[in-house]
Amino acid sequence: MINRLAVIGVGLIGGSLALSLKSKGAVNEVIGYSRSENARQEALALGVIDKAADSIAEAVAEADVVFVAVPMGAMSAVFADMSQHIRPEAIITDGGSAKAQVIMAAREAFGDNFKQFVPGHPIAGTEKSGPSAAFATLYEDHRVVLTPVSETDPAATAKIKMMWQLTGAEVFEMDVEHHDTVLAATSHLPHVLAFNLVGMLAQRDDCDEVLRYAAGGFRDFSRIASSDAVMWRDICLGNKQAILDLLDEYHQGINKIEQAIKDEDGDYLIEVFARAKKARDTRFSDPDLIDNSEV
Ligand SMILES: NC(=O)C1=CN([C@@H]2O[C@H](COP(=O)(O)OP(=O)(O)OC[C@H]3O[C@@H](n4cnc5c(N)ncnc54)[C@H](O)[C@@H]3O)[C@@H](O)[C@H]2O)C=CC1
Ligand SMILES: O=C(O)C(=O)Cc1ccc(O)cc1
Repeated sequence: MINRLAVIGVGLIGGSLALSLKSKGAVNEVIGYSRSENARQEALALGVIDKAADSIAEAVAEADVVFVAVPMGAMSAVFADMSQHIRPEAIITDGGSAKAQVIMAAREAFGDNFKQFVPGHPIAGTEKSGPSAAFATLYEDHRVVLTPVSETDPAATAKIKMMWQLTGAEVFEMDVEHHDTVLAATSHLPHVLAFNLVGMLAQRDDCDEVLRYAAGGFRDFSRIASSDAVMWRDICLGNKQAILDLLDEYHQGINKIEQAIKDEDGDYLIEVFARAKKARDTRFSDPDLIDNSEV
């Protein structure tokens, strides 16, 4: 049971945690802070938070648990603003999509209190953002990864694990580097590809005509290009090397496909497409392996 939860960044991710814990009776009071006054007032009006704080200092001052769910590029400034105001026994956690950069920022900001910081990442979300996008069941039957480091207090990790379990999520622990390379492949690269494809088509003079004939496959692939630009800029810059490595591999693959089309090498295309289909139909459809639930 959490007495006071402070949520810094009351958007989709922070707001959904607040709503979920409130719906389970797992928290007495949620105090929220977002940089935008509009977001704070909206979160309050929607009942996502019980109280809106006017500053980060006010939000964290009496909190038992602080959840930071701002775009990754804002994390280090938020941590610095919190560090002098947080209770020494409070536990801090976050929902950032890549972990190494956030951990570095937390280590720098929190000093001796860094042991109280439990890095986390809910592998659940949608392409929508802001307090109105938050919903109580977002994390149900989804995975949450925690990436504690050697300094992290195991008791803090256990408390955050329990908090996420109360939302209905399944919690895993993972090494930081492993998390960042895995998520670059399954989440960050696909978003970059979707932004590029949709942006490319949007610049065409005949864009409306092209989209009129889009089928379900285009809708599926393009949904994530509706995600927030600031959030994805920060993820790309915050997980730079892992994404660059994958882009390099991706270029090599797409170049080979391009060459095969030029050469009319149908056998190569069959080989690549059939291998992907087999993987998608077998391993990628296994619910124990991949989350196929609708967002
Ligand atoms: N959207 C998604 O599907 C997922 C997002 N994440 C991560 O969760 C974090 C939050 O993402 P969302 O909730 O989707 O974003 P969001 O845009 O819905 O909410 C972010 C909130 O942070 C506030 N904010 C921005 N800069 C701030 C600052 N400097 N100080 C205080 N508040 C600030 C905004 O006003 C907004 O209310 C990001 O780090 C993202 O990488 C993790 C999993 C899924
Ligand atoms: O909308 C989708 O399909 C997503 O992929 C949501 C998402 C976005 C960022 C994350 O770090 C985790 C999940």
